[in-house]
Amino acid sequence: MYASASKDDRPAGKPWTVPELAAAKREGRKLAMLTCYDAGFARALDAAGIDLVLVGDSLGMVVQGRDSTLPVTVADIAYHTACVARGLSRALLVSDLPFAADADPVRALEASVAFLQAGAGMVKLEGAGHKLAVIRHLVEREIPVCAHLGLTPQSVLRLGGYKVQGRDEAAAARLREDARAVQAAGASMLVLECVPSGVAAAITADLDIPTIGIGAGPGCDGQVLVLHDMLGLDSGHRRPRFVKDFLAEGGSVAAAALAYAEAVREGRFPDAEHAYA
Ligand SMILES: Nc1nc(=O)c2c([nH]1)NC[C@@H]1CN(c3ccc(C(=O)N[C@@H](CCC(=O)O)C(=O)O)cc3)CN21
Ligand SMILES: CC(C)C(=O)C(=O)O
Ligand SMILES: [Mg+2]
Repeated sequence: MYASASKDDRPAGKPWTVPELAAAKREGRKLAMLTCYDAGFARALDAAGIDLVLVGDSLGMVVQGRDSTLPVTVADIAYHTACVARGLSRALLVSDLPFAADADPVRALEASVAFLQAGAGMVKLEGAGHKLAVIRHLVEREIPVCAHLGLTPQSVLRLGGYKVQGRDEAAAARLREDARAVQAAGASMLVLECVPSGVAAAITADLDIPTIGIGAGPGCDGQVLVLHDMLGLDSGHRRPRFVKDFLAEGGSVAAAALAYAEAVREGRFPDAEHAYA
């Protein structure tokens, strides 16, 4: 075991629980989340005091080298979830339901059970609409769910690219309604991706569940970044505005994770340079 490098007073090895997430929001404690795909990095992030670790379907792009997240399978996420789980003692592990695995409640339940049995504590799925019934189906069967709204990368073919969502008033109002709806359906947390800071702050104020932003400004209850992005690795794609290289200032993976966690907790990341107006 690494000695805990966390500056908070949470005992090393005491894992986060789902009810503690809403308590953190009520108490104004910001949540630091990073994606992770293997046990070695999981140990480093856990020791640095990262609160939430996501086995994201972004692994299709940063690990598998594909052009989108669409080819990622349930077996891929289950494999990486098992790898990451072995490296964690404190962080809450969230696993992405990949493209179409959440298309109906039965498939979604089957995949979610596999992820929880591999060590996840929560599953994440993109969208509202017909996904609200999927969220209810999972939550009624004791599976904690994180929702994901705004830029939903599994919608890339319909959207025609990775673009900021909720920019005009009508779209912002729809996003706010969807956010209320996923909370009402039973979601325990909500990722907001690529939405103007003001819209994300309004949604955060509307909800009792924590919001986790990526390109959604400083007004969210927590932040998430793709691990490779915060370590300054060139993805071979255009670098989104919200990405910051924490390895450059940290000097090591452990120091980068700690610098990220502290910047999120102290409200220094993201600043205006890493957000959309
Ligand atoms: N390495 C990596 N990091 C990510 O954050 C990420 C992935 N991969 N793969 C899946 C999606 C794709 N993501 C992206 C990709 C590009 C932009 C981007 O370039 N956005 C423009 C916004 C343009 C606009 O609408 O104004 C930008 O300038 O930031 C945003 C999110 C986020 N996700
Ligand atoms: C960037 C986060 C929110 C994600 O869904 C992923 O990594 O797949
Ligand atoms: Mg994802």
